[in-house]
Amino acid sequence: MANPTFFVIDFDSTFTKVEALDELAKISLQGHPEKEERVQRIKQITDLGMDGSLSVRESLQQRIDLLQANRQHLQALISTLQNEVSESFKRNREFIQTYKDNIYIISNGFRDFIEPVVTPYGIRPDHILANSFTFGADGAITGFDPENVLTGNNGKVEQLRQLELEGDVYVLGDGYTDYEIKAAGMANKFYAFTENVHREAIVDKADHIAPNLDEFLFMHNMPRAFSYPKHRICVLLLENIHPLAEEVLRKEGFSVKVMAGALDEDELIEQIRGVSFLGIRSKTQVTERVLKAADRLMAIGAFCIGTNQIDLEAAARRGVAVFNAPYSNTRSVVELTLASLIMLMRQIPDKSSQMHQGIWNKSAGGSHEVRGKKLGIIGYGNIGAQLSVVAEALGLNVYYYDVVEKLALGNATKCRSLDELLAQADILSLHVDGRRENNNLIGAQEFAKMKKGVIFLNMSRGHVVDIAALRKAIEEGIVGGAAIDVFPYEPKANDEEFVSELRGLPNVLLTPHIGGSTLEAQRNIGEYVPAQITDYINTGSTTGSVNFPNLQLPRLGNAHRLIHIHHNTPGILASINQILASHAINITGQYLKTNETIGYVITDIDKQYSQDVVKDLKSIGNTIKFRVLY
Ligand SMILES: NC(=O)c1ccc[n+]([C@@H]2O[C@H](COP(=O)([O-])OP(=O)(O)OC[C@H]3O[C@@H](n4cnc5c(N)ncnc54)[C@H](O)[C@@H]3O)[C@@H](O)[C@H]2O)c1
Ligand SMILES: O=C(O)CC[C@@H](O)C(=O)O
Repeated sequence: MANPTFFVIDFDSTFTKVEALDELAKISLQGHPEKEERVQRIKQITDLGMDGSLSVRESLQQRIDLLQANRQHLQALISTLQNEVSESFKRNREFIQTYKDNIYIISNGFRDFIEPVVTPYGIRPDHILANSFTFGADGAITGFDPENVLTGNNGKVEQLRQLELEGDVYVLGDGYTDYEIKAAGMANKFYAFTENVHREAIVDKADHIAPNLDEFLFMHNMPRAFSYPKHRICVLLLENIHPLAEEVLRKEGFSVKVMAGALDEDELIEQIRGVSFLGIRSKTQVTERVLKAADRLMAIGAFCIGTNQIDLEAAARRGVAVFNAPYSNTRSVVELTLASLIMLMRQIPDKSSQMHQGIWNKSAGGSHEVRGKKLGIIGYGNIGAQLSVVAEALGLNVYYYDVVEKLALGNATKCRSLDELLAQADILSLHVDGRRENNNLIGAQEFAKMKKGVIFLNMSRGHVVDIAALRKAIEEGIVGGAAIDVFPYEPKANDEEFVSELRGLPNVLLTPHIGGSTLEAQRNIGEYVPAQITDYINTGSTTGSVNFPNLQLPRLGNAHRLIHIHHNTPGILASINQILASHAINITGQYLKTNETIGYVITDIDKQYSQDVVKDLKSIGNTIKFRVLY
């Protein structure tokens, strides 16, 4: 930096998360009959002082009178404040220690509690600009030093004037008195610090908003805990994803935007710009066009099992990792499948709608137990296999067919072909994945091979069944009952009409793609996918990604992590290492994994590196994406 730069940092609600005198009130008024009223009053007075409606001196004296605090209370307050240091200050000790000669803590509060909180972080005691309490003989706080410049109006401005700092001055704070320093011409810039409180009146006056210290340090390119401030990472969550996901991602520090329904391709193209992480469920189609428009996209989270709605290959080619929740709703689908097949075997859809019309039709005609019947499972993956186990417990005889070799669970019988399964099952349940080749897997030819009166269920993907053929099979009595949860076209949101040839058919249960929609499953997914995404963003780990080579990485120690994603061509690792060697950089750990599309190289290096290395690494041929973590 050409000019010396000074950083003037507020204490209450900036260095710490709280207002110290509010905290002192909670301690000193413990058990006081007027505690609630007084605490409220103290808070009001604090706010009046903060937004400039009350003078500092008045605000202080009024609060001290209401507090009735003493030295013991002060000790308790210090312990509280030590636990309430703002998160971004906690993680950026390195900045404080490096710049300790240039940092001042300024406060209209009191050195008595500020010093024990800030000095362990490296703040110099002589750089604490604050008032001091006065005490009575019994240890009670009676007032403050009236001579201290900070008790006057414009106290912080006067204090700065007296310091006569020669250089650039940046003020970071949440209150009006902090802004006053800049307004009086004593600072170059005022940054409204909003990590703990967001005061509209102050934010409006600020040169910049600093949602945390990370942003401030990023803007000034100074030593910091995060290479890139997390609030600059935008997350877009669509399709009614469980609110827990938003909560987890916000807590992690990301900026999150939530939308209720799905978006069509053009709408998504408009929304995706600037988004680093997209969260969807089964309806939003992430096509090559969408990915092309996604200028900052790092990862996509499918908050469900299926990922056929995403062009996985195109995402990989663009260095976008895709994650899903492969097990979180498995049980929910199994339960709905079993419930549906029992309902269908008893003709319940018709019986129930007759009852709603006032028709009492008590008869056993067409009703059967499921015990001893042959259940045919097409697709013996996570859901198919779990269905197999639970169905056997109900007395069903399980048969299954899968395109890959799958070990039979319990007493299940493996079929060598789909036809073999179709020919013998009393009940057929589809649990294949949504790959393109499964389009119309079950059509007229397949229905013709089924036993007459078969119960047919599809809880997998809509395009897997030819709906017109299914309708015909139901009308002709080949299919005696059907439960369909997924459709080739599904409404984008709940206010769109569901249109289907299957409406109005006998003994047909139609459900709006809710196989996995239980509160338990959605909550699990809402927790699981954000955890994968944050792990990927924070450490580069790709465990569980469905289109990236899977690498589980250790947390970063005292090192920088270089993450290099490239088209899978020979020689990239050698190029990376040549560049690092030519810059005399010491590698402390290196991991490489490839798949057919991309290569993923993680290199941990010693702390020191120059920006030239980054430039060189980015310019290696076939590089898709490169980022540095620290
Ligand atoms: N209705 C819902 O709400 C809901 C909820 C969760 C999952 N799903 C869907 O259920 C399906 C199964 O989920 P999963 O977690 O068990 O998936 P999975 O990947 O674990 O299992 C799918 C199995 O199907 C097999 N398969 C693929 N094509 C096949 C074919 N043509 N013939 C026979 N076997 C074939 C695969 O080899 C695999 O074993 C997926 O389509 C998923 O998207 C729907
Ligand atoms: O919740 C959804 O939209 C999809 C549920 C299900 O089809 C899945 O793939 O997990």
